[in-house]
Amino acid sequence: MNKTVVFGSDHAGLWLKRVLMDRLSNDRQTIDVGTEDDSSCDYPVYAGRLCEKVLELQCLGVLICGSGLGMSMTANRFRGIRAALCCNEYMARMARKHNNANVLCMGERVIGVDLAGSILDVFLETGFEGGRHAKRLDIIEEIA
Ligand SMILES: O=C(CO)[C@H](O)[C@H](O)[C@H](O)COP(=O)(O)O
Repeated sequence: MNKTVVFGSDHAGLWLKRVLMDRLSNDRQTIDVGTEDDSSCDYPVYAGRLCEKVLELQCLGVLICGSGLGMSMTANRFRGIRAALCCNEYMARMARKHNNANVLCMGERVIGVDLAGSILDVFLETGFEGGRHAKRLDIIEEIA
């Protein structure tokens, strides 16, 4: 998989997105699909841009809004995107190991910056286990 990480946020996730992108900048190539400033904006616009980029590059993405909910709802409308809203490291590990998630969603108004960093690290370091989990993902694809 491409090692680039794509980031997107609305105004409510802008600060955390910037912190996490800075933190990752030595290790990975990053791409920011917006938003660029803290004026009020609509999260589906940025979720859509990010999903298109993740599908084009076949890489992982990170979406941040206030709660993470709107981003995950939007991202999961895109065929080929498996977006996971994670509030702790266990959820991030399982999202990759069992669900092969390719987009991590977090809420800046929900979790602290240190926890968000740890969640991101786990998400990027964990691989998909395959096996029985692959069959289950195929069933999801048939539904969507
Ligand atoms: O999509 C969301 C909620 O499900 C996000 O948390 C948004 O960032 C949030 O709704 C934005 O709220 P605001 O009052 O417009 O800042």
